[in-house]
Amino acid sequence: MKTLKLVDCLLKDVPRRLDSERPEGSEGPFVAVFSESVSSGKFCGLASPADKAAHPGWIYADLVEHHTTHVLSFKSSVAHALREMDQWKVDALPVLDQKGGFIGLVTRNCILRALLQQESRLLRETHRLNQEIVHDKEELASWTFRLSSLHEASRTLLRVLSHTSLEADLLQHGIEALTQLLQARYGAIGIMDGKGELLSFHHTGMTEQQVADIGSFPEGRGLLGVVIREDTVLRLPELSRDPRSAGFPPGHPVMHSLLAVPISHGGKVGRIYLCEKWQGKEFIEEDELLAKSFANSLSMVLENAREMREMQQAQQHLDYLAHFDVLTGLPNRGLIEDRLRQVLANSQRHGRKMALMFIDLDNFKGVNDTYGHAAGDELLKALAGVLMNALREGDTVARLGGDEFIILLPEVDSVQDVATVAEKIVVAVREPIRLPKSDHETCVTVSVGISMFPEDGHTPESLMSRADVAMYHAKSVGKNAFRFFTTSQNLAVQQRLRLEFHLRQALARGELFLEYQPQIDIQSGRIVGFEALLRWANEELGLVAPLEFIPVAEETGVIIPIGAWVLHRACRQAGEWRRQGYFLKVAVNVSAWQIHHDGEFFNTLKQCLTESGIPGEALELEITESLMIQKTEATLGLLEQIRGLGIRFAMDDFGTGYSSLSYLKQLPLAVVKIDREFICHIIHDPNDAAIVAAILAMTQHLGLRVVAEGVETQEQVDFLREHGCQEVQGYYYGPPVSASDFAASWLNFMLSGKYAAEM
Ligand SMILES: Nc1nc2c(ncn2[C@@H]2O[C@H](COP(=O)(O)O[C@H]3[C@@H](O)[C@H](n4cnc5c(=O)[nH]c(N)nc54)O[C@@H]3COP(=O)(O)O)[C@@H](O)[C@H]2O)c(=O)[nH]1
Repeated sequence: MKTLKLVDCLLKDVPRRLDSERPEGSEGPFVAVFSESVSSGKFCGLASPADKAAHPGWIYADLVEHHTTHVLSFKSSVAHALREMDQWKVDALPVLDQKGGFIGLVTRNCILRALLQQESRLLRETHRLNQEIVHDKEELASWTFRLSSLHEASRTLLRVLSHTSLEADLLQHGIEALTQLLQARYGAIGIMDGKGELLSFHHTGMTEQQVADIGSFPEGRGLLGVVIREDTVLRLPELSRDPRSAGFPPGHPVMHSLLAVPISHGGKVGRIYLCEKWQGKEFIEEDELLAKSFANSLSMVLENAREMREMQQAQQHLDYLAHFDVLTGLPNRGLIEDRLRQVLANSQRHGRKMALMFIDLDNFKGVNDTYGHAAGDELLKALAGVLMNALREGDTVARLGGDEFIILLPEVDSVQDVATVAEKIVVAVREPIRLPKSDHETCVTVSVGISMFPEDGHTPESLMSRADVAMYHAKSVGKNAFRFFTTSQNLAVQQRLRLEFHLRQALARGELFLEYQPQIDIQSGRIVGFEALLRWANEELGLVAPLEFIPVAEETGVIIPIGAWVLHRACRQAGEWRRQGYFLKVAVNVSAWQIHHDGEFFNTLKQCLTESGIPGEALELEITESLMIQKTEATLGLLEQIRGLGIRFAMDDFGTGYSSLSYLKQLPLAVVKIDREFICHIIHDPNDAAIVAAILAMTQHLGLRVVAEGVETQEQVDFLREHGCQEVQGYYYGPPVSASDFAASWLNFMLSGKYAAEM
């Protein structure tokens, strides 16, 4: 407010008179006196009421002349004027301009009034300013709060960004934060592609039902559809008055105020829209600014997320290219070498075998030349699939380049296992391969070279190069084959293949036969039964030991027909001898494979009993612990069913393997056969003697019968008899022999009553 000036305090309407005039009776308090003219004449002085009262007959010239008239300059301050009045002891003073012209009169009262007026103006102004300050303070507090909320919301977005690069999460968090920040009831973000197709729609405050009612975008209903489609800022105080608001579906949330701002997002367009500000308020310009600022933050965050995603994808793609073959999608040389190193380290640590196969297509060039490179590529892809299908989980197939592949078998038990896989691959590749894109069908073969750890090398390099050498060997013997690096391995595999080949025909060719070995009750010295043992005599291979051919029969599945044949044959023999009056039980070895995989096993047994006429009690099936590896409810159920026929089970080779006592409880066993490995040492090895004595004591308590196998000496017989063993089998009494020899040796004894025991 400006300072009070003298001119602001002038007394209005001071009468002006010529010096030649005479005052009239009741004329006003002070009179300004001029010579010549009252408007433009010279100011002569001020005539006061006291002057006029003291000299009633005087004219104005006399009145102003008889005392000094003090004057004030128009520049004087109010304070100066008051001081002058005090000094001259007057209540009024004229005010003159710089040329001495009369401007007006100033009195103490005038000054006082002017001062009072100014004070009251000042008070009013101060009050107004106070109110403004309070309002501004409130505004400031509100904006500080909203800015910190904006800041917090942006920070939340960044936090979300650090945990997820998922655009959907970011958009959802974004719209929730902004809706809260701008105190709106409903909020939504729609993102569209360049063609105006809505890519995503995130909302808050609305139910899914409401969203469904709104309908699909961008055609969507009402103003929301408009907002989503148009790239404009829209701020409406009363939505219902806007012509564009028509078309909201029934059930749409009530909306009055609306604020919509565009949001740019990686070349796509999007809209943020907020409706229904709290407490029926409208969105103000500052809300719009906040929304735009927030939209910018959100755009940046989304942009960041997109860049991060693209970088990750690029990185993943680079990683993929570094480790995988683009054509087939198989691991490449780098990755397989890495994996080979790991597998080798593992195999070394755990003392396990592993195998590496080097595979080369035999006639790839021909395919390329005949059908073109596109067909060649198709073939390589198809081949990758064939190889993968031939392998187990845990094995790795990789493409080295061209038509070369590598297969890594990290855990193998034997050369034979590896040969089986190699054979499977050679056979699988030989099948015609269809190339749909090139519309061809082609037949190819592969040559496979195999190196094994530890036999052929301890480093990835040595194993690779030896598998490579072996592969050339496979090529040199006519391709379409596999070869091991080591000759002995190749020989072993060839022998095995030869054995397998002949074994498959052994039954049909009548090369199989049984031998029988007696089982003796050593307490009474009488023969109680016999074990039927399978024999195979082949023209080319000679007499093949069961331990050699039975595992092959099991691996190839041939054990099922062979096992059935043994059962029929042994039971028939027992039946024949029974009919001749020799009531002996017959023990037959049964492979776990038969029990697990021969769906006809139970029926075969029933048939054998019926055909031979022997009771189930006369048949004993010798099983081994290996049966328990695949123990299932079904297996145990089958054993119980078999036991229901009267047939008994004997646990063969007891003492080897795990000899888990729990097996004795779980299986429906009647007999335990102590393995000959223990029996042969019982006289000289106190440990074996103790083990056998313990087995005998334990089985007696469990109510199981015991047969000691491989008894060869009188001392062994004595030891076993002393320790309560009931039955023995072994060369001491007699080796396995043909049926006729058995009859000649044993059945005659029975007739003489020496060894006979009736069942
Ligand atoms: N699944 C089938 N397995 C069968 C069948 N036939 C035999 N086998 C299994 O082959 C294993 C070896 O049998 P084999 O070579 O016949 O040996 C048996 C006897 O000859 C031998 N034996 C007997 N007495 C003595 C002896 O005093 N000393 C000694 N060194 N060997 C002796 O022991 C074998 C008896 O076998 P088992 O009682 O079954 O353990 C053999 O383990 C059979 O499992 C078949 O048809 N199916």
